[in-house]
Amino acid sequence: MSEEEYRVDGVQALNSGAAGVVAVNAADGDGAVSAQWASDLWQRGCERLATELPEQQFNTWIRPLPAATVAADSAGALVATLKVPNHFKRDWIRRQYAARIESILTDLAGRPTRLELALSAPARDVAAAPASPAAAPQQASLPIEPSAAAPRAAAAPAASPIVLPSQAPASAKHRINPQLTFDTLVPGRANQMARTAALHVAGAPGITYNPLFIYGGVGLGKTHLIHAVGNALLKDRPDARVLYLHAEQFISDVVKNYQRKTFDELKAKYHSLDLLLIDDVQFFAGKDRTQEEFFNAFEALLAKKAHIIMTSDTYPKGLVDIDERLTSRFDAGLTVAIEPPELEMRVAILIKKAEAEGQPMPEDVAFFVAKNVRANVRELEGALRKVLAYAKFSHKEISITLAREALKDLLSIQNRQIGVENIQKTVADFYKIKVADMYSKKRPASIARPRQIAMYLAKELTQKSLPEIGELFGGRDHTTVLHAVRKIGGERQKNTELNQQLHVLEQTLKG
Ligand SMILES: Nc1ncnc2c1ncn2[C@@H]1O[C@H](COP(=O)(O)OP(=O)(O)OP(=O)(O)O)[C@@H](O)[C@H]1O
Repeated sequence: MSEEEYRVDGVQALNSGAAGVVAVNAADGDGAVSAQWASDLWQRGCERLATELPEQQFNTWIRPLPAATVAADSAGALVATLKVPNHFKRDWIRRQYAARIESILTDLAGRPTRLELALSAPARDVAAAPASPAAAPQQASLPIEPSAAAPRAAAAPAASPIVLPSQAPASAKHRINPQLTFDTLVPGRANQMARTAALHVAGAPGITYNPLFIYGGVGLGKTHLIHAVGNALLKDRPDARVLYLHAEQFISDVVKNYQRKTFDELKAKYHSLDLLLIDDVQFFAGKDRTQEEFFNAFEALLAKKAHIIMTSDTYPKGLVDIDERLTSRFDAGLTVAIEPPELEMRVAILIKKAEAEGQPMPEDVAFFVAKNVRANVRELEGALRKVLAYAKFSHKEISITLAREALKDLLSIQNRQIGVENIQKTVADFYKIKVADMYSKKRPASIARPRQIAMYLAKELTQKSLPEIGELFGGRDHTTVLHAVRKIGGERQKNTELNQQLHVLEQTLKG
């Protein structure tokens, strides 16, 4: 990310180096835009996009985004900056929607409008400390949001009276949630490597796999796993200096110490640890000063054989706007992925969590829920909460009928949205081929493979039979569909990149 946003006196000022973008204020002279106008522009742009895009695409990719900030550059053109939560979404939106968004905004604004996509670093963006104290003096007075210091897990609002372990408060000193242990983490193929490595580190910290870098999609158990290491070490050595923190908290610490000119305190706090557990390091993107301080802490900890475990939404080389000297060090120990859990693991998670809540879930109900909720474990927990709460309040036994009733909304959304045509269009967009190629007889791998992926998803996500799917793919034989389903399903188990692509496609299709 080349640009950093600074909030100065309530006015968004976009500092974009070469583009020469200037601060924008309603009271500025010609060419300036007011914050209200900018927000309306984005709102109107979204309304138009909503009429053009399929509903589930709009709901998945556009609706969750915060409003773009709009600034005028020195040539009078507009620059709309949109914050996106991770590099994958950024690339996807750039490839799929950026051109259309630019053209809609240009049309609505009545002047050329360029779209910039920036990785979000939430409201704590203000914590982006400059590379050197002299570089940006206005940073010294930036406000810091107190919430930046609150652990995310603890800050998450409970969706129902049933409180699952990750929502329990963490210990203030270590910020380790005592309930996120290896015992409460269900093992499975999806987390096998990561769990084994984490157990190893917990047993002998500072020796091998240092640093340990764990990556994977949202809600798959990365945070849980690193808390488990912290808990295990503290059990063995209660005096060990362990600290869990989200990357945003480190950013916030850097800014605070920058303001107070107390970098020695920062060093004392981090450099003396035995185990540093740091979540979501992709949030360091574009934060030069934070990266510098993290680099220092990293080197100091490794030199004294303290252990570092990091998590991220992508592997080290996939991190954007993070200095290569850091990403290459991230990769120097062991890098492991956590994958979306397969059906049996989802069932095991449901059964274990229901048991822990004192409301055992019969296996057939767990299968029913797990088959219908596949995105990630956090969503699985959400579905579980609904079913348990429904049973509790209606004083009924947990059964498939009850689960179907409790998850009515979720199931109806799925049934309504996923059709083979939808799958063909989404997959074709993703792999940049024509939808017509889904039905064509063309055989080059660049077309045949996406077609096989679409067939696989059609079998996974719809109730259609193999012959019906074959028919919808240009009258192909059911054995061709079966071959595709087996091939992609088999490869998915071994090929992390394919698995992640399928995961994203599934999430897009489910909306
Ligand atoms: N294998 C598992 N067994 C039991 N619970 C799990 C497992 N994996 C994830 N969970 C639970 O799912 C929820 C989400 O997990 P967690 O917060 O660790 O995900 P994450 O990968 O860190 O997500 P994010 O990237 O969004 O921070 C937590 O409540 C966690 O306890």
